[in-house]
Amino acid sequence: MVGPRPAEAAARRAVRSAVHDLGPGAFVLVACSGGADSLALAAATAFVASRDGLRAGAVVVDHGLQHGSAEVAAVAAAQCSALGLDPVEVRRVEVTGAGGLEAAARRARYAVLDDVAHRTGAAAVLLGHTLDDQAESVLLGLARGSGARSLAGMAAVRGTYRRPFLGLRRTDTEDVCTANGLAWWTDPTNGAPDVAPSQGPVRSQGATPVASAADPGGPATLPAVALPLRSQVRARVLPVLEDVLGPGVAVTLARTADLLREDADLLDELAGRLLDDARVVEPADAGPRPRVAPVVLDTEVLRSAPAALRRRALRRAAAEAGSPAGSLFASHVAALDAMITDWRGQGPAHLPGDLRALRTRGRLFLRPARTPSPERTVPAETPAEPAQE
Ligand SMILES: Nc1ncnc2c1ncn2[C@@H]1O[C@H](COP(=O)(O)OP(=O)(O)OP(=O)(O)O)[C@@H](O)[C@H]1O
Repeated sequence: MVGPRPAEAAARRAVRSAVHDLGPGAFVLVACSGGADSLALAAATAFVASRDGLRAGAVVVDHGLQHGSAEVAAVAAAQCSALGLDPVEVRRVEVTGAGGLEAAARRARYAVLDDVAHRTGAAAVLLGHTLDDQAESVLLGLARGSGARSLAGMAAVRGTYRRPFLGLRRTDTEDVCTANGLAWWTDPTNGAPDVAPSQGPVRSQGATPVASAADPGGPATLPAVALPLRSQVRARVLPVLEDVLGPGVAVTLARTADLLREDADLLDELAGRLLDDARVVEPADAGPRPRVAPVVLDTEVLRSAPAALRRRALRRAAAEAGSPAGSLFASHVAALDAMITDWRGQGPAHLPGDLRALRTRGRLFLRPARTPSPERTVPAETPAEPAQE
């Protein structure tokens, strides 16, 4: 009897190791787009579940953003069912909201995944991100200039989410699909060469496209610059890097992510402790309770801490006070930091989320801009702070 191909064996090993801690009969959910990565994940998970006494289902999210997306979702769901996953759910979402289409689609997708996981009692939700996706994340983080955490890429485990394939290449997942006779969907916005996005879904492995053209006149191929940023990194940047630096560059970028994740985890933990040490608990005042409690910090505790921890602690403090996730730029953190390390009596710093940071009498107050000035809430006996320290 012929054994599994190396890629298939590696995929099964990866899934087995990602779910090894789950008890017998546990339910795992595969998030399947119909692309090669998540179809391979569905196949490997179905195999492992049947051997290891787990139950496995799938959820396919139809973002409704491309012509024929409902059919793509229906085909993916049928493939998951044929692999033995049960139940398999297709959910159509409304992609709206701030931050661009990609971010809105991601938000809607994870909301559905959370919801289905909750409802089905899934012990884990498996995602098909590969080493190539990880390398792209590192490059995007590098270009954003936003520090070790964003260079650390995606974690293998985050809450109920698990990414068994972070050690596999995209070519491996395509191999797995081929070995299982699975025709996968190629997202035209991923930058596949010679694919016209409005021509509807494209299936690899010789399968017939499942939808007709949105524009029967035959649209031109999407120019690379019109692709989402991640797709441009995939289609244009990584090939150049591999050409110049060698074919192992994706592997070394992914290794960079692994190393930096360990560092970032440690720094985050230490910064959390610093924030706890610096936190001043204010006596409750008589007025109406603010929507988000102000964060009050002892500037001296922060000043004596290393910059790497202090800046992280300030970033966390701003988030805690109400700055929306992802809205805080390096310049905001630098302004906060200057109020600690370069105090010249400067005025308040304005932060995203309509927050204001104000220093007075050895304390840094982070609070909504429209709350009363902290001077009135600081006990009178607190010694006045000189403008220069
Ligand atoms: N529409 C969707 N429905 C369900 N899960 C999805 C959907 N889109 C993405 N996912 C999950 O998120 C993972 C990452 O998706 P993304 O589109 O970023 O990468 P990808 O490399 O193109 O993956 P794939 O080849 O599986 O589409 C997928 O492997 C899958 O597990």
